[in-house]
Amino acid sequence: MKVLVTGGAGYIGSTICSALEDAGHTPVILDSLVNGRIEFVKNKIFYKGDIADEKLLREIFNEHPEISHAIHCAALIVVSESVEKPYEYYRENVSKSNELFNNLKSCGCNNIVFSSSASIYDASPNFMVTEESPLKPSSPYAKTKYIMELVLQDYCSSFSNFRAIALRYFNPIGADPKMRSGVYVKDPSHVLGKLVDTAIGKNKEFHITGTDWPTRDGSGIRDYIHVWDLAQAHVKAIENFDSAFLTKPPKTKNYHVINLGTGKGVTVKELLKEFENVYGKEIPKKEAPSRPGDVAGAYANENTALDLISWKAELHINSGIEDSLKWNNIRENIINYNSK
Ligand SMILES: O=c1ccn([C@@H]2O[C@H](COP(=O)(O)OP(=O)(O)O[C@H]3O[C@H](CO)[C@H](O)[C@H](O)[C@H]3O)[C@@H](O)[C@H]2O)c(=O)[nH]1
Repeated sequence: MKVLVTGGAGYIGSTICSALEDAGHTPVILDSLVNGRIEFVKNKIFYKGDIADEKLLREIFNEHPEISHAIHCAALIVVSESVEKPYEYYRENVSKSNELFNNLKSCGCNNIVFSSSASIYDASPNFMVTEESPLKPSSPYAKTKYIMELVLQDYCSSFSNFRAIALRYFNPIGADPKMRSGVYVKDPSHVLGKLVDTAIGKNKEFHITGTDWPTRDGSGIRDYIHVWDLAQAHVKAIENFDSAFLTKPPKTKNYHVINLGTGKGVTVKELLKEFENVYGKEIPKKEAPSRPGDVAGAYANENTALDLISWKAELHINSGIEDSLKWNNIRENIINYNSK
């Protein structure tokens, strides 16, 4: 199948493109390269441009009329930045996504897979969330994802052929196991990036940010999913797109929501222990206050993914840690940071 992937030069998008290719499909990438990396789109069908550029989208569909599905990953994704720059987040993630969906419809592409986020869930007493759990997006970033889920629901209700699957990502870790792509930000703020940077001596010590959450050890809980597993879920979502709507009629017309997690909650202290085991050494650490806007966290009930798209996460958290460390060792051979 030929699939349009917006944001296909990003960390998750590029891994999805590799997984699509490995499964015999052809990704057609649309990415502005504002954040994405040119190195990740080498030898792939690639269009540099804005997701809201109607002329460019028409050109893509004229040149690739066989495109049957679109995976929409392109977005601004940093929670703390979204608090400082709400205008930019609503413009990029909401206004432009709305244009994209409308233009996709005009181009005859009515099958959408949308990158949503687990950050839209409300706190749950036992930390496990199903797709029906209450939502409470708090940051502008989370709100943009929630708004686009609502927009998609309305498109699916109003336009008879239009169908969408929103995939709510939990916390991706690791890199492409074949080392074609991985996290490329130089100073990552996410927990595994901080652990790697401490292990290699770039940071003096690792801060456990938040130790009085109502979790089993007081540290924040998350569902860490290997980015390769996450990418496989997109392949399955495309391959099983029709059957997902046939096997189980959606609660909202032509619109499904699926959690993408492992079904296992891991606290920061547990992750730290796993990291030290894989790395083979203790790393310097200190307890610290929680970060502004931080939450206790959540993990996925992952049953819907198996029911609808026959997907289940397979890789252990240790593989995610190993691949993050491996990628960190080689990434400067792949990414030319001097070019941007
Ligand atoms: O140096 C650190 C960094 C994080 N943490 C803790 O590790 C857990 C996970 O933190 P992350 O920043 O890795 O993940 P979040 O779920 O908080 O946020 C992530 O997911 C969000 C969407 O859900 C956004 O995409 C955001 O940019 C991304 O970092 C939290 O309990 C956090 O307090 C530490 O203990 N020390």
